[in-house]
Amino acid sequence: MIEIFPSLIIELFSSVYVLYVLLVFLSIAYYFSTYTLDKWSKLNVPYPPPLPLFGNSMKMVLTLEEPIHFFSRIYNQFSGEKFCGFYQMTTPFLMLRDPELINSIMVKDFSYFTDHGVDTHPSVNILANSLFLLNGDRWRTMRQKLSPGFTSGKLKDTHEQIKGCIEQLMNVIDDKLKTCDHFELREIIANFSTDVIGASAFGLKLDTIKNGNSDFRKFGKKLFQGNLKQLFIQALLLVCPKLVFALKLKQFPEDVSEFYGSMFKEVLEYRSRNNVIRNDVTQTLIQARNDLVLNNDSTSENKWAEIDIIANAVLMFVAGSETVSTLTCFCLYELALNKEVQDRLREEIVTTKAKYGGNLNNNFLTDLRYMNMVLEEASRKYSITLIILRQATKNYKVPGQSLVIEKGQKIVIPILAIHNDPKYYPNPNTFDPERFSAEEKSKRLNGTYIPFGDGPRLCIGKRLAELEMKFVLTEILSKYEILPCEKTEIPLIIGSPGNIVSPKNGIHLKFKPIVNFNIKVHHRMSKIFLYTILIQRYKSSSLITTDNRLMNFISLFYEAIVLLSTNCLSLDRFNNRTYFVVRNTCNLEFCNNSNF
Ligand code: HEM
Repeated sequence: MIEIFPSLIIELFSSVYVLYVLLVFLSIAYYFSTYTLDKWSKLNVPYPPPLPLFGNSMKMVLTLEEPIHFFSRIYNQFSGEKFCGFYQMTTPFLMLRDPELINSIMVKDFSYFTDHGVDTHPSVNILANSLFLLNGDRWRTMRQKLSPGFTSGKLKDTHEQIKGCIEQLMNVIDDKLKTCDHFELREIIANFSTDVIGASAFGLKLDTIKNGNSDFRKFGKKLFQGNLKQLFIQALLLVCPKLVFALKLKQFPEDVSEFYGSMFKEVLEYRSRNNVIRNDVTQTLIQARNDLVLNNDSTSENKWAEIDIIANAVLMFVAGSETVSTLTCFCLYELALNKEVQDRLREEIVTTKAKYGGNLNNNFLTDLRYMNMVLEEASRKYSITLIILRQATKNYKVPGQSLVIEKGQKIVIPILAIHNDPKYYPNPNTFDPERFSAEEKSKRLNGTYIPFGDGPRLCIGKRLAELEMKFVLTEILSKYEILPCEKTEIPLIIGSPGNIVSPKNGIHLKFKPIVNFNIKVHHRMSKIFLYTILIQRYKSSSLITTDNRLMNFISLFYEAIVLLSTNCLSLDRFNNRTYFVVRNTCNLEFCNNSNF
């Protein structure tokens, strides 16, 4: 008994000790996972009840809920409120719901909200010193340096490069159509826009479309896909960013950062070394490098390094490829499902092309008014970037409210949810470009349409994106009729990997080549005669012979009727003129815009 007693005491003591350590540990863990979670109740801001550590984002962090549903859920939960609070992990975010307040924060009172407020550091994120993530004066300096690369004058010089990539895209589509009349579009268009940004911004010929892939595309995909490790680091950044920086946990897969870093370093060095001067984004970056890195003798606070310029090259590349290709695909999807919109858009393209004698210049692009409406409606319905971020840089009293937004407060503007709110856009699921007619636009509240952001931080690549999309839609719609096929998902299931809104299972569409014949038809007999010739010319290589002309005429006339009844041939009227439209079938040889 005497011998057992001390060992019992020791055991008891040690288990009490363990219990004590455990209790202390749990209390500290509980404190750190909850100490921020009373912010919204203290400020009397409505919010969904949070869980320790996870806040309101547990399902999203565990990948059980897409970000797209997370932000819409919170937005819809507080209808009627001007703003609401929520917690992503332990970080409190203020969500803006009121268009007037959104407009004040993005435009009128921008000086209080100059930052995006994303916690990061160059040791963990190659993009940390890129324009998107820069704050305050450093952002302002870099924006001033990079903006000249995106003026309409500079963008004019990208037309030929974009057209070159479109030509390759058309070849790939034609090749695909030799084996099947439908295919998955997203991959092809993403390859295309990878080549466009490579060519137009960096003078690189990547040939992603031709070869079906390239390292630029491969790593680009990897960047937006993310994996469990990246998701964990993302969550940890919201709880304890300093730990992520101390442990140097990389936000993107290391091979991705290394690839882009070394590629763009090489491009910039090659251009500088060989004195290659072109009127493009790279030239702007080289100028920024000269001004900020090489010829800068300012204080260490204002010092810039080579890596900062590379960060911006990488940003331009990643921001300019995935966004544009995804929106183009959404647009083609809606055009396939809305035949009358597609026909009207094609009519505009044909007449505007004729007006400018086939010269697709800046004036041609500006005149595509209905195209603008279509693109605006697609940008509304599928707001590619899902949310916009801001951070308060000074205390800000919300006009007409008791709330003071404290310095450092992170803010979310849920653009997809606002663009799909029936209060601003009745029947939001309906694709209706008329919402963007001049009359409708003049009635719209500021802050309810912001697919590219607004104010001084407006997307720097907006014009380049619009230019590219207009060119590619012009070419595709001039040559093909886009239709849904058996594999087309209706309604489309969308997700938001890497916070980019995108179709979850790709977009499958049918492409029917079109041949336009600009012939004015005067009377019925010539109509019949022309039918026969057209069919004969485009169905097989044989032509009507002189011997059995009448026989041929009669048989072809019947054939024309068959083709008409199967919708292979039709008459369309544009600008009070009648045009034949022969829709090619798979066994017809495709002919490009023949003037018969
Ligand atoms: C459909 C295509 C695109 C969409 C929907 C889009 C959307 C956006 C949005 C919503 C922002 C945030 C604006 C804000 O905070 O107010 C942004 C910023 C930015 N975008 Fe785009 N973008 C697109 C294409 C491009 C392209 C082609 C480039 C460049 C080549 C680009 C480069 C940037 C950059 C650098 C920023 C950061 C600007 C800054 O913070 O000063 N984007 N974009």
